[in-house]
Amino acid sequence: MEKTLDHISRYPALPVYYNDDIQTCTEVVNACYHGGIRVFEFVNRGDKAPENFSRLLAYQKEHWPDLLLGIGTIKTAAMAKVFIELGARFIVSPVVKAEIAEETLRRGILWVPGCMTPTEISMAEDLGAPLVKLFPGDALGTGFLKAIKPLFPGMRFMPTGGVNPTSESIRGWLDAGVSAVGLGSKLFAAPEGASGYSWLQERCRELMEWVAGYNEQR
Ligand SMILES: O=C[C@H](O)COP(=O)(O)O
Repeated sequence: MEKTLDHISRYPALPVYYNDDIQTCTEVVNACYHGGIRVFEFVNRGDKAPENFSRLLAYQKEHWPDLLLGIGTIKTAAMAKVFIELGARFIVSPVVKAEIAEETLRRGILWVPGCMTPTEISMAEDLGAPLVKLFPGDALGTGFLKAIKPLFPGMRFMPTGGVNPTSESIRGWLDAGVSAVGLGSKLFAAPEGASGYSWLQERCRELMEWVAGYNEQR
């Protein structure tokens, strides 16, 4: 689990994505990977999620060898079990739930529960989560993080939900002390008239080059 946490800290921009269509999923992950993304959260938000996740994992072995592929929107232990058995490297939940903590942590899989209050963060900490998803990140903001961070000196944070994929926005979060940010709809908003995913690869490339420079200066 330490290795997973280290990899996330080294590549702290995580795309968060779902599509029913496996061809689209593959093209999207591929564009992100070639743009420098090395951690990707596919989300359990449709009937095709297990099948598509499994196909992405099969493709990953050959084409994206150093990509850490995890699954989000896991609300029950049973769901966590399904995706861990398929090969998920980490599990993200919108909620804090003991049964998911038990299922993931006993198998040595990183569990990242969603929290929006100090009470929830404290519950997640008691259940053994080393990293929490601050959700919705954009609504809570860096001011919230700065206020609550001293209460949880051992905890790592990953704001997700409405987070802007610009270097200014991510600098604000990293300077405030987060381990990573989750990037959903704003990362995937295509420019007008775009076709294919070269714009996404370029957006990720700019972002990850900026992140590498930021990491070097730390
Ligand atoms: O749980 C994660 C969200 O779906 C990602 O949120 P977003 O699309 O607002 O960035």
